[in-house]
Amino acid sequence: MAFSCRAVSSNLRTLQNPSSPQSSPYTTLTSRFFTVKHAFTSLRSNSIPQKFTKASMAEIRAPKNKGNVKVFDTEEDLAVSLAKYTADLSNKISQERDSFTVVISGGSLVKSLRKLVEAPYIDSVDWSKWRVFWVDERVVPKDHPDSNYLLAYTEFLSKIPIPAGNVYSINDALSAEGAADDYETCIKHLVKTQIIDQSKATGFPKFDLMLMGIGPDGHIASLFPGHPLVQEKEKWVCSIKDSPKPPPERISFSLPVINASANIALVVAGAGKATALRTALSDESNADDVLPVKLVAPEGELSWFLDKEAASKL
Ligand SMILES: O=C1O[C@H](COP(=O)(O)O)[C@@H](O)[C@H](O)[C@H]1O
Repeated sequence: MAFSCRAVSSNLRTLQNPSSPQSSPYTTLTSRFFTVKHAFTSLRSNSIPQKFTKASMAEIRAPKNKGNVKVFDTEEDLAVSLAKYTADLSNKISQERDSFTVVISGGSLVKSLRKLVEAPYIDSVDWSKWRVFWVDERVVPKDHPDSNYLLAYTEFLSKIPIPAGNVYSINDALSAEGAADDYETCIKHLVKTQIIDQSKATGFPKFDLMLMGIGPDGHIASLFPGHPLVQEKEKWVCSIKDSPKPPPERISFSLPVINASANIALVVAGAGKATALRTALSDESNADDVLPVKLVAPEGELSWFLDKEAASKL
């Protein structure tokens, strides 16, 4: 079987590195949609038991099937908690299986992974088990500033001792259609060889963890509101040539692949995402123009990591 998506070893070796908001107590959190389950005051309060001082966080009960929603006082607190969540899952799955399959998006998510490459996780995580994939990629050379691979390499992959052959980037020498087909072939091979799990319910690849951001318009991966790609039911990896957000040519996992996941973490920070987040987490539905992020419903667990600006309209 001919495919080329694993050809990243040389890139990993040769790529060059390119070149807090004020906190407020969460006891004041009000929400039209949620019940606050736990509310902790600021990190700086001496009266808080130490076990809660790692991150200032409110856990709120989301509507049915919307998963577990955590709201953090700051993006820094969010990053601390995201690192622990990811490392805990990595440790659990690495003990059970030979591989821990992790899918990442591009964008702001990547910076929110920064605590994972620091102590204690840099030493405690078994990075040799990690297999890294992209939920979407821009069809540009790997050293192009728009490349999701370049961003991940610069901020994350270059800082962890992951075997180069466990990083599955797209073949940037191909067209968008060619790169999508190639990536799908690669993933099919990894499912066949049991490196990636497979959903018994749907037959789609079942990744252990997808770490994704969302766009201010409610897009996830390269699935944009109103675009026909959101309706894809058969393909595992699709191509798009008219992305409303530049660059126009991209590849993306389809929604059924995203929703076959064992765990999805949606990471959302900043006031610019507050409106999309409100729509995503509300029970209201507008059948004509459903936001892609609202369609995220994994077979496994869904977790939301929000900062208070992103959660400001909930
Ligand atoms: O274009 C993209 O945008 C989304 C969101 O990016 P963000 O910077 O607003 O967080 C990202 O998740 C996706 O991977 C990327 O290709």
